[in-house]
Amino acid sequence: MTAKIFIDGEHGTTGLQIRTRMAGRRDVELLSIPEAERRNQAMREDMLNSADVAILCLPDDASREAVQMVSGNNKVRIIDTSTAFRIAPDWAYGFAEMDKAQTEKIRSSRFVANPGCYPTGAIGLIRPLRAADILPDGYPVTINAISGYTGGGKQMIAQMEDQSRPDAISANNFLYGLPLKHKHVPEMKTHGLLDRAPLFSPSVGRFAQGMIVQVPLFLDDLKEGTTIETIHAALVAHYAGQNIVSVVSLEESAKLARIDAEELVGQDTMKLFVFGTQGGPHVNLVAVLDNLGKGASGAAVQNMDLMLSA
Ligand SMILES: NC(=O)C1=CN([C@@H]2O[C@H](COP(=O)(O)OP(=O)(O)OC[C@H]3O[C@@H](n4cnc5c(N)ncnc54)[C@H](OP(=O)(O)O)[C@@H]3O)[C@@H](O)[C@H]2O)C=CC1
Ligand SMILES: CC(=O)N[C@@H](CCC(=O)OP(=O)(O)O)C(=O)O
Repeated sequence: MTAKIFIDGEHGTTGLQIRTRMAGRRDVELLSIPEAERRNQAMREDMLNSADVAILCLPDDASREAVQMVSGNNKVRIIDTSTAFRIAPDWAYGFAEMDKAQTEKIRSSRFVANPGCYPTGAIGLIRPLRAADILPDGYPVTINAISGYTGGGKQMIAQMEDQSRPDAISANNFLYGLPLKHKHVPEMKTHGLLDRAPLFSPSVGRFAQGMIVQVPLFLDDLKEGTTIETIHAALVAHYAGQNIVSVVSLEESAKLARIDAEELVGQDTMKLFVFGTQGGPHVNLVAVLDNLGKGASGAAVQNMDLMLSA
C-alpha cells in the first residue's frame, strides 16, 4: 500500500531535504501545496487530514497549530521536527538508537517528536553513560557545539549568504545562546537522563551543513575506576546491533589530528568518538553528524520508515 505523506513546511530548509530523500520512492505518495500557498490554512488543514503521516517542518507555534488542526482525526500520524513536543509525555522521542525500547515506541506511536540536532549528539553521548551508571547524579555536564548555518533555517541562511542584507552576519564563526537558556536544554536533560540541567554553549561556522557536539568529562568525578576504555566500551555496548550510530575505535581516534564538522554531510548517520590519553585525567566525548541529516531531515525519514513498518 502507498502511504500518503504531507510535509507541512515542505519549502523550508528541513522540509526540502525530506522531499529530496523521498524522491524516487514508490512506497510513498507525497501530498503537496504550491509554495505560494504554504501559509494557506484551509489548504494545510485539508492536506494534514488527508495524510497517513504528516511531517511538520515548521516553527514551534505553527506546529502546535497543525496538531490542533488534526485534533478530530484519529488516523493521521504526526512527526514534528520542531521543539514543541520533545518532552511531551504522550509523544515518542524520535531517536530510535538512544535506547533498546525506543524503536518499538516510535513504530507504534501516533505522535513522534523528531530530536533537535544538537541534542541528537549530546544525548547520543550522555545517555549510555547515565544508563550504565558511569556518569553519577549531580555531575555538572557541559556541552559545546558548532553547527553549519543551515541550522538556523531560511533566515540564517540568507543572513550568512547575502552580505547586502541589513541583518547580514559577517562573522565566520560566532557563539550564540549566550544567556545559556537554549531551547534544546530541556530535551537534553530529559532524554539524556540527567538530574541536573547541562550547561550548553552552541556556535555556528561559515559552512552550510555539519556539526560537532562535545561533552568533556573529568574521570575522577565519574564512577570509581572509570577509564577511557570503560567509557568507550559502554558506548560500543549501547550501540551494538544497529548501523546508524557508530563508535569509532580508540585506536583509530588516537591517530586523528583533527575532527571535521562536515565529515558526514549528506549522510543520515552519526559518529561518536572518545578522545583522551590512557591514564590521563580527562576525556572528551565527541559526536559528528549532519545537522540536516541525523540532526533533522534524515532522522524524520528514519522515523517515518519505522512508523510505516508497523
Ligand atoms: N535547520 C535545521 O538544521 C533544523 C531544523 N529543525 C526544526 O525544523 C523546523 C523547521 O526549521 P527549518 O526548516 O530550518 O526552517 P525554515 O525557516 O527554513 O522553514 C520553515 C518553513 O515553514 C514555513 N512556515 C513558517 N511559519 C508557518 C506557518 N505559520 N504556517 C505555514 N508555514 C509556515 C516557512 O514559510 P516562510 O518562508 O513563509 O517563513 C518555511 O517554508 C523548526 O521547528 C526547526 O527548529 C530541527 C532540526 C534541525
Ligand atoms: C544554528 C542554529 O540556529 N541552530 C538552531 C537549532 C536547530 C533548530 O532549528 O532547532 P531544532 O533542532 O530544535 O529544531 C538553534 O540554535 O536554534
